[in-house]
Amino acid sequence: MTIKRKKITVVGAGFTGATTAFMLAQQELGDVVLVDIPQLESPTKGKALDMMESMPVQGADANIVGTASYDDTRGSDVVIITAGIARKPGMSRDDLVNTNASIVKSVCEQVKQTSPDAYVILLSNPVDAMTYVAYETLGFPKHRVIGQSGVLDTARYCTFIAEELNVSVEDVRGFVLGGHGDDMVPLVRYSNVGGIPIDKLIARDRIEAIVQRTRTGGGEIVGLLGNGSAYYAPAASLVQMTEAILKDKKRILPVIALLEGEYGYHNLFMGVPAILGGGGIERVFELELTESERTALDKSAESVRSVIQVITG
Ligand SMILES: NC(=O)c1ccc[n+]([C@@H]2O[C@H](COP(=O)([O-])OP(=O)(O)OC[C@H]3O[C@@H](n4cnc5c(N)ncnc54)[C@H](O)[C@@H]3O)[C@@H](O)[C@H]2O)c1
Ligand SMILES: O=C(O)C[C@H](O)C(=O)O
Repeated sequence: MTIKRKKITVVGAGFTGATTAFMLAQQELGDVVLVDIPQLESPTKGKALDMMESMPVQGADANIVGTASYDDTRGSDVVIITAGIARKPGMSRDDLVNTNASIVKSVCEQVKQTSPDAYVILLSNPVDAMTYVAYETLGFPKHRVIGQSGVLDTARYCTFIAEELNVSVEDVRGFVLGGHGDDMVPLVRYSNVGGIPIDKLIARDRIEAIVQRTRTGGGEIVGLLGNGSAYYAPAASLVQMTEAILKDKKRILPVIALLEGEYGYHNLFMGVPAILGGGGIERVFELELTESERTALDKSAESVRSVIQVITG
């Protein structure tokens, strides 16, 4: 019996795409095809070859190909879309909507033809709206079209909690609901450190500061970098989601999913906790919310809807 390696395509060979491709290969999750526009074909090939040449040093077996042709991506198991422009200081993610909607649409038209059975993970911003654009363009079932925001937002939230208490990040649990914007909803009530609720360990005003820093975590990095946005933590988040699918791990992760009645929302892509496994989004968990959590989630949902309206008119 021949065991074939999984094939993972990463569209967009910029900061997030290249970092993701490298991490996927390091973890031997499959062979990686890195795609960018024809004008950048040579540097894309160069990045892929450079990564490949690090594999003997790292002791990892994975092919990495750089290309501008979707022929090379044919039959991918997972396609990760990072193509698009990133924001600069002073911009919001929503300012990217028109440019990135047309890029994501054109990418998905290719993916639909070349990898009709793939699980597709969206990163391009504003990511809730871009996941909607991808779903509409691909025509794939909803469990195969997944947006990345919550793994990253939760990672930031957990980083700040661990820092506050000077404890291992491994013992911090929590998650962030809602859209990937400044009104996302870190759920304090469902957050704990080694099983101890965080409000037993951290003063109210400090928790509020952590929640606020999480909400603006992307902007904090944009401000520090000066020209571009975060890529290490976003890439790590994409890799965790890809691993959950390819290894059928059935991880419970916050992902952007199509909501059709869950949490009372219809026809809306937004971040919710779900089981991510070999069947993609296998189940969305609906949590009971307090009145203030519900108000915050409604506000976040409204922001996502207003961005989608810019595209749909
Ligand atoms: N959802 C999240 O949590 C999250 C996190 C980080 C970044 N992002 C978003 O991801 C996107 C990429 O960020 P980045 O830092 O990698 O940007 P980047 O500018 O470094 O890379 C983007 C790449 O996409 C390529 N591209 C543009 N049009 C393309 C097309 N039609 N086909 C193939 N490739 C194309 C560009 O040539 C470029 O190489 C941005 O929109 C950013 O806001 C989202
Ligand atoms: O903030 C951005 O523009 C990029 C990304 O969405 C992030 O949260 O880091």
